[in-house]
Amino acid sequence: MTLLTVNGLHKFFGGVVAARDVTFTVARGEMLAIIGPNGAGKSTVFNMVGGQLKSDRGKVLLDGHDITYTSPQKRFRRGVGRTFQVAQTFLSMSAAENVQMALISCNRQSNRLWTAARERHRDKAVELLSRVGMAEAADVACSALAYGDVKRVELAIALAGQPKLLLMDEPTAGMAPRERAALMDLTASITESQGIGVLFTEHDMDVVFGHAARVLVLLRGQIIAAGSPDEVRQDEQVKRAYLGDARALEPLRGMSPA
Ligand SMILES: Nc1ncnc2c1ncn2[C@@H]1O[C@H](COP(=O)(O)OP(=O)(O)OP(=O)(O)O)[C@@H](O)[C@H]1O
Repeated sequence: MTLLTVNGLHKFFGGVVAARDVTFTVARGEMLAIIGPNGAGKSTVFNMVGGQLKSDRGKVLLDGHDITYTSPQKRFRRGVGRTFQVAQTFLSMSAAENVQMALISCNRQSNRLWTAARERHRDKAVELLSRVGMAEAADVACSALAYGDVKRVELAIALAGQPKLLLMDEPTAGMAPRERAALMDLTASITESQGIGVLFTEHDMDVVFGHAARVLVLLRGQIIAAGSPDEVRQDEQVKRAYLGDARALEPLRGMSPA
């Protein structure tokens, strides 16, 4: 069932066409990767879906509702969650406190009363942390956690907003290869079981071909291919787009694509 519909998005920066007639859908529980060489338009499309960037033309629909002109805050409240390339946690606060802050914010409660609110949403926060395998680190400051664990906490923070659609900007950037696969496996199992659609950008082709159900390839602002990881990897236009970096499309030995 379609969750996100992106229809004919255009974005121009002066003479540069950053996105041209970009059209695609994301279904509930589906993980869709957007890839493309540097400057292809990935961030532009991503930010137009998140609402950080206004499109010059086209429409974005979430669950059938037109959100093209909706602010990022309102999109968030309608169910568009987001994680960032660099984890956005408060390092001096514990994992649980970070998730509690997100829950307080999602419930539109003031965090001026933070001292008094230390116990607010505590149980829910620990439950969210347990979903990402981090319940035992609930009281550990994020500054003391390994980076892969901070990314798990960030996933719990994103889930606190009860997203329908999760936008993940280079989710595994800065992580070791084994941690990357673990984070993406975790993301896939949670989002699939909860029917959350995921749209992610990623430079690591093992992550893309190992975890995306479908892949969208951008080149100079246009979609040049879309399909299963295997279909996209075999596409001649895609191979040409990555020419000079052809091995970027090869899976690591021993890793099978989804
Ligand atoms: N704010 C801006 N002002 C002017 N040009 C921009 C702006 N943002 C992006 N561009 C241009 O639009 C095109 C697409 O950029 P975009 O950042 O979306 O690509 P990308 O695929 O995310 O690249 P990368 O992989 O390097 O992050 C590029 O030519 C870029 O220089």
